[in-house]
Amino acid sequence: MGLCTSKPSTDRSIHVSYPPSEPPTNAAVAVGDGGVERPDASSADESLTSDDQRRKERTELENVKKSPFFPFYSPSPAHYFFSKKSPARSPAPNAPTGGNSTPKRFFKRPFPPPSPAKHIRAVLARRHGSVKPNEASIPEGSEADGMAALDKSFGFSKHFGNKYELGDEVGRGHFGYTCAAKFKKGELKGQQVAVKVIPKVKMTTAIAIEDVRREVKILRALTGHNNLVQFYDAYEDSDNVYIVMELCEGGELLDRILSRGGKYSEEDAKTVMIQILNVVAFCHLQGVVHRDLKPENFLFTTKDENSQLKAIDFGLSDFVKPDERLNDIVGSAYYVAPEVLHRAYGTEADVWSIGVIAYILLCGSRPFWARTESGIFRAVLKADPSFDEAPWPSMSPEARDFVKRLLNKDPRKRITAAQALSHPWIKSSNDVIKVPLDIIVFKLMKSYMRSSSLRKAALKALSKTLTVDELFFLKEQFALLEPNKNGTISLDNIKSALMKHATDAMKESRIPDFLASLNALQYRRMDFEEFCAAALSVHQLEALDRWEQHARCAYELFDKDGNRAIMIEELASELGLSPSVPVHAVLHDWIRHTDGKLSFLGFVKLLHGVSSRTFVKAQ
Ligand SMILES: Nc1ncnc2c1ncn2[C@@H]1O[C@H](COP(=O)(O)OP(=O)(O)OP(=O)(O)O)[C@@H](O)[C@H]1O
Ligand SMILES: [Ca+2]
Ligand SMILES: [Ca+2]
Repeated sequence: MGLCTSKPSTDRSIHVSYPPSEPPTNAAVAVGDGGVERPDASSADESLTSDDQRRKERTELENVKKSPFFPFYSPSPAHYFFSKKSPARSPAPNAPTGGNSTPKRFFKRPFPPPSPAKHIRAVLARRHGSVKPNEASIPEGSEADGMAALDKSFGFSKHFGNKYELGDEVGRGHFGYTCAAKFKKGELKGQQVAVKVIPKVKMTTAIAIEDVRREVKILRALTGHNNLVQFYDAYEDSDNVYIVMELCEGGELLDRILSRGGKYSEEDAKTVMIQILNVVAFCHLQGVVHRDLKPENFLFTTKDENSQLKAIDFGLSDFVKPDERLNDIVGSAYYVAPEVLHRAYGTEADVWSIGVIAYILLCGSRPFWARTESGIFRAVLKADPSFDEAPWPSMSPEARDFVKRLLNKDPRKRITAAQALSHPWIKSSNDVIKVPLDIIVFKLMKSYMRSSSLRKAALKALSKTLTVDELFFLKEQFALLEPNKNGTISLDNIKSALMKHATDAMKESRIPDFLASLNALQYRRMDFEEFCAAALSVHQLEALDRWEQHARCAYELFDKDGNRAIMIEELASELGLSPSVPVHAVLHDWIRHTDGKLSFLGFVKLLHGVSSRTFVKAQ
């Protein structure tokens, strides 16, 4: 765990690639010096990505101008040397003089350095190339050489200069800088905007160009959420791409956390969390995963204490279909979810990052702390964050439960952003909370619709054991789907509820296609009782301390109502086991010897049945 008391000198994301033979899963802690500020803009690189072409291109790029270090990471003395020697970025017009626009600050190191592991240094060297200080400068002409082959035309409007007058730099990132700007003429003359300027000379790979194209596409598609920076337009000329958006004048969330000495009261943390969860739930419903959620990527609109928070920087975001898993290792080390490191993830990865932000907001420390990137990864994969040290014991049990449920290492057990908004800790806030529609409901309904009547009966029994808190989310979702309040929902209701919230992003992430899997609902309606059975997540319930109790209680209900004599072969097929598996030996325990009905073990297996079958099919 690392105490979060200061901010490194710049804010940006990096892309680190891992050869398939070297997933970071086995990463160990490497030696590091600690206590030094974040590397400067030209050398640091904090977001990660895989994918063959991407890997190749990025590795080449990284060898030339990136270091393996992440934000918040305390670089070794060698790296410090390296970053001081790094070439300065080309300054923005009107950039404040005196080097970096963000002052350098320092992190305290609360724990002794972890033990060195030489082989990890070797892995890092292989991954990033052995960068000597003087290799940090980009060789003259190297970018220009590669540029000839790359198509850097985006089809954006060409008249940025006619319309806007660039003002002072307000922020800086890995690929570009952000300036305030004003409309030159027309009705909006004098009105301020923010312009993220991305120099084309920095787009040295096809992937980098594609990232900019996608950033604009996503910003353009995701419109209409109060907690999302408003996009106005994108322009280009031969030198730059210009992303014009609303100007947020209140600074980054990270700065506010730091100015409060790292800690927020529970009530203040809730206000921040509600806004983050709302915008992320919105993105997820649209089929967009942000992939770089961290306090630097949330800005306040004004300097006011109660200012609205806006999500920015969709530079690493992507569209994800409801059933799809992404495999790029992308993100920022302290915030990266375990399944991202395992290269199979979806929108749940963003929720993990929100969990890290929540942990930092509430206690001022990072939940997964090490002095190297690989050490952080190992902590993310293996370590449980501490809730024993101050101030956690004095916090409400709901706050601890909330953070734990966001930081569940199993993405299937982790709650979603919309579910987090119905968590008792958030519900107890003074703010008014509207729980948004959650795509997980449709995913679970799809699995339910494909289940046998035996499994449906098991799920129904389980749904009867839900507590008031657990039912709250389902009630809210049902209400969103049931406009006529007649107690039942149809496929049309689901379609229109989705369309009501649709943006252009939904088409890209194929959410309408996904609805076809609920076609069975075309011929009938579903009441709330059945909806609870259909939309509950067995995995999420399993994560609860009281799961055993839930399951026992559900089994008793099922035994009374739905249990019946069952053949081992039937159970095998129910669970999607291939006939070639010697099922008798395995399944024997799952059938009650006295009457041939399902045993408790068999019942629990059955509850998971369809998901394991889908999993087997997907392999
Ligand atoms: N709309 C805005 N209003 C005010 N400042 C902004 C705005 N958008 C971005 N900034 C500032 O510019 C910084 C860099 O922007 P952004 O994070 O989008 O760039 P980036 O190059 O993608 O960065 P990274 O290196 O994190 O990937 C932000 O951290 C913020 O301080
Ligand atoms: Ca950023
Ligand atoms: Ca970015």
